[in-house]
Amino acid sequence: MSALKSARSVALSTLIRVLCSGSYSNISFNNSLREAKLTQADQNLATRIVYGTIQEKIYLEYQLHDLLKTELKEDYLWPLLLLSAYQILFMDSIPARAVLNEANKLAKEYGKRHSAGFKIVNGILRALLRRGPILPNEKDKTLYLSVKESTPKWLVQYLISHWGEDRTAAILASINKPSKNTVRVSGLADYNSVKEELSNLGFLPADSQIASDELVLAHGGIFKTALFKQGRLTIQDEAASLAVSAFAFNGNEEVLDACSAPGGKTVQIAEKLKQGHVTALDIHENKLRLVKENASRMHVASKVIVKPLDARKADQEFKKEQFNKILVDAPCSGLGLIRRKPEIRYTKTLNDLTKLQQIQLNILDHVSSLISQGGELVYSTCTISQEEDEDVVKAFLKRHDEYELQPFTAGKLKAPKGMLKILPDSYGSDGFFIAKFKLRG
Ligand SMILES: C[S@@+](CC[C@H](N)C(=O)[O-])C[C@H]1O[C@@H](n2cnc3c(N)ncnc32)[C@H](O)[C@@H]1O
Repeated sequence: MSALKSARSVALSTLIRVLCSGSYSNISFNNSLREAKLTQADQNLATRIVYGTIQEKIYLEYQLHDLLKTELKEDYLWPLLLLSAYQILFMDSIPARAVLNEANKLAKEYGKRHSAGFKIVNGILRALLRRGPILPNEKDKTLYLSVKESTPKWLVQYLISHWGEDRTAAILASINKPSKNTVRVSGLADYNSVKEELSNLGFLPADSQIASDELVLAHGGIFKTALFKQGRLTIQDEAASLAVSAFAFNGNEEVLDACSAPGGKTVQIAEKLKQGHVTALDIHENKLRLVKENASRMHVASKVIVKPLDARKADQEFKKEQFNKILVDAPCSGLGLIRRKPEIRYTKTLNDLTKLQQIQLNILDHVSSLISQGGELVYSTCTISQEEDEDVVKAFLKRHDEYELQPFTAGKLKAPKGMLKILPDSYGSDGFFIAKFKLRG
């Protein structure tokens, strides 16, 4: 089996599981990779094909749809056509001839004996090459953007209704660009010396536009370095890191991190504490292992107490006013993460936004009595939906008139009204939302 073929074979088996059985791409892909033992170059190729094909699924389906003249009877055929079309239309470095050859081999490998699959695939891909890519008429802006940026129509409509057509086009174009490689330098390490070491290693670090302790790297692979293993930096998105920066720490606080796993923000909080602790909750006990691992790699384990708990029961577990600071980094639709997790766009629905809103409000309700006088409550999400962001804030304030929004500065950004919304095209970070509350004096 040639190296190239096995990379594509891994990609195809992953896509069959994701597209035909609804498996998560990262879990399926990691399982396939483990079994295949590919070289680094082949892993990179398989990764690009899997995530690129998922990202561009709607666009690719539109390209192939008219060319289908017969019903596809075997499960592997549609994923194979999609991944081959992806290579033809998005990967200039691979000659079309090579894509066709590899598609033929895969059709023979995955098809039933005497299957005509390889002929069908060959015919459709050749027709695609002859015709070239197509787009719907721009007059129907929703359909046009849906296909061009491979995003479901409901989501395009949703974005247009909130931000208008031009901004929606910019947001969608931005989420289809590769995500940045960003790291947060530990608060216990020296920013400048970490930056210098990163330079020496060829990562070309640049200061983040928005976060004071984040660096943007020229490429990935940081987790293999001693800097990462020694816990002098961690992988974290620039916008996500701002939630913890919104607090004003004195270093002697008891902090509750109500939804903590995998612990990116727990660790960040713990780095700010000289004497206090951060109690890290998560409803999923198994995920707390990641919080512990992160805390120990980043040298803050002695400051972190993990506890499996549904945050909606936090007021049964802790005393009133027990915490000086509370972070609710809530479970959400993740619409701000689409650049890094391409399938989110296909799995979420409008309905999810309102369902999640109830959970988010419930969590806030049940932690709100745990804040001490003069304390701070930060609510954050990695989504950009109004239902999960501004509407939650509004509903929370309506139910809790003891609270008000508090202006804050987070990293290099200011939120004079107590809320900060970062759209994915503003700085090329994740889309993110932060609101800060304090008890009325
Ligand atoms: C956005 S993630 C948190 C990310 C984390 N703060 C970080 O920075 O690494 C939301 C987390 O909330 C957890 N979760 C969901 N519902 C919860 C609940 N009712 N109580 C506590 N945790 C919950 C999920 O398991 C998930 O790990």
